[in-house]
Amino acid sequence: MIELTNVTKTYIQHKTKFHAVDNVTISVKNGDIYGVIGRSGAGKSTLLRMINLLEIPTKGSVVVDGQDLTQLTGKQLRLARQSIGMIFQHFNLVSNKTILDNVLVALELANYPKKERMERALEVLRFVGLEDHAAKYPSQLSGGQKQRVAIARAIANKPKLLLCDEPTSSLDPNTTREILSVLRKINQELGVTIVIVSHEMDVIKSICNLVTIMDNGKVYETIGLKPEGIGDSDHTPEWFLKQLREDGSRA
Ligand SMILES: Nc1ncnc2c1ncn2[C@@H]1O[C@H](COP(=O)(O)OP(=O)(O)OP(=O)(O)O)[C@@H](O)[C@H]1O
Repeated sequence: MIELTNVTKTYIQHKTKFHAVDNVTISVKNGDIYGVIGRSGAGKSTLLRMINLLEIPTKGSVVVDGQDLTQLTGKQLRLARQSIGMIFQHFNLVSNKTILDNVLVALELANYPKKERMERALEVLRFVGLEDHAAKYPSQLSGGQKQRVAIARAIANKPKLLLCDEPTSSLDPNTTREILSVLRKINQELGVTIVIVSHEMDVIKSICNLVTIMDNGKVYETIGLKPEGIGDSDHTPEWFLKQLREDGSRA
């Protein structure tokens, strides 16, 4: 599904060339949940953003579903991007629009058939468990709920691929598990291939079947994994108390 071949992204920093991503080759198959992990500055986000050409590679090719995105015209690229959704650490919702309108705008931009937009928007909000919040504004939601809106918006146009840039890094552990469950459901029930960048080991180990470790812009290693699973979400005070006691409270 995705073949990045000898991809390099070079920036000029302090008048010298700097390779944020340096000659990387990776291959993501249909149905994968593919993780990219590594220290801050390793080049993870830059690599991810080259998959939909949000960053244009300085060198190398980006083939998604048989199409080399680096060779497309602007119009062709806009079309190809319609089958690639993306979510971000800080959600990137439109603050002066309701939850429903955030999703409707995405459908409008994707030229989704006008008559079917409302039904589709409500369907994806239901899928992420937020249909009751459709009339609210982003500021009225928790971080986890905002990320679920962002996910609903990203999958509204039925993409084949979902790119996730540190999707749980602003969230607490329980909310992280909820978001990971939604991502896994999207992969399993909708057949969407997922690439997820994270510096959180637990996140990568819980849902990914293949992981690339990046360092200094290069691939250090790519390994197959058996996903460990997400574990239960628990928001009860009893759970917090138990965790604190296990971690060495004096009480
Ligand atoms: N637009 C840019 N101009 C110049 N340098 C950049 C630009 N974008 C990223 N970089 C540099 O490229 C390197 C890789 O950045 P990138 O954001 O891909 O790393 P990362 O692994 O995702 O890090 P983090 O986990 O902190 O987000 C960093 O050193 C960063 O400073």
